[in-house]
Amino acid sequence: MPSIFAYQSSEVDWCEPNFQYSQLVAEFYNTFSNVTFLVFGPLMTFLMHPYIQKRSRYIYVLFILFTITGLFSMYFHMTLSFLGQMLDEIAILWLLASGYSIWLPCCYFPTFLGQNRSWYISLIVTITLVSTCLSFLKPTINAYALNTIGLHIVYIVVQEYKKLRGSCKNSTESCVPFTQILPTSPRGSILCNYMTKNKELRHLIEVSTVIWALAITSWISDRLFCSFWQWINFPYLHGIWHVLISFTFPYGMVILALVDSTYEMPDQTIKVRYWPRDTWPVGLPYVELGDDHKSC
Ligand SMILES: CCCCCCCC/C=C\CCCCCCCC(=O)N[C@@H](CO)[C@H](O)/C=C/CCCCCCCCCCCCC
Ligand SMILES: [Ca+2]
Ligand SMILES: [Zn+2]
Repeated sequence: MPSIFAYQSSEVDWCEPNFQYSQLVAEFYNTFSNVTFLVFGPLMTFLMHPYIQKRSRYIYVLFILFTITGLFSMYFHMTLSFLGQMLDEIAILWLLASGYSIWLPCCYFPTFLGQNRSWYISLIVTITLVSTCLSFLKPTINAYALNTIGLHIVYIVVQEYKKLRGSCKNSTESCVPFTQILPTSPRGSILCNYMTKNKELRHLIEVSTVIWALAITSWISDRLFCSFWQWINFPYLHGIWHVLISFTFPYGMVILALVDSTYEMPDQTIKVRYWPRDTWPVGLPYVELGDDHKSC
């Protein structure tokens, strides 16, 4: 039985041919396409620093785990080792678990927990510990299980999008739709902030859902139709997945921060900005705290 450190000791191998450019790097493009994780993680930490200081320092954990995931993914594609595979998948699992713990609005909690976030976090930690142990039983299904969790995140985001679209209708739902939490204060500027925020939020959700759909299509295509991609001499779809899925992270963080601010920071003005320039057609979204009750 090969060592868990040994090159190609993982049962998983991606479509890109191995050792094409170097004896040290098994999958060259799949390894170096993770560089976006190493850039976006620290950059987002810097850009969102004032927001994180105000909201919760636990959010730093998410950005650190995101960067670590990129490092482990690089190690995995460089070696295709069993250790690399497990580190990559377990880091993703804990990244998603931290995201759920911090961001999931209370209305999505299982009913038996009520609205108690401490109980909910204990449940998430327990499930994640058990899943970490289970992931060693059948490692080939881990990535599919992680993508199923990804599908659930998209489901939540789509639910929030529907609430934004249905903002004119009255609702009797126990989970109050985002745009129905209209301010009771007479200050028109707050209403103005809500409307600007909702428009931004809809745009972010639309863009991120398209990016995620392209990413998951690339991931599945690489897994299922490898012979076709090799036949047309383009076995690089998994590298494209890395770049696209790393873009969903800043989008996901900003979407969840905006949704969360309605519940947790209702009086705080939050602005969506894009790095490097708001005016450029492509950019990384982040949130900036504005002056409270500032008009738009
Ligand atoms: C309310 C919950 C909030 C949770 C927020 C968390 C947001 C996380 C966003 C992105 C994380 C991306 C991590 C990707 C790691 C890629 C490493 C990799 O490629 N590993 C592969 C092997 O090299 C492995 O096969 C991949 C496994 C599947 C990973 C599944 C990740 C799901 C990401 C879901 C993102 C949803 C965004 C929704 C936006 C509308
Ligand atoms: Ca390969
Ligand atoms: Zn990968």
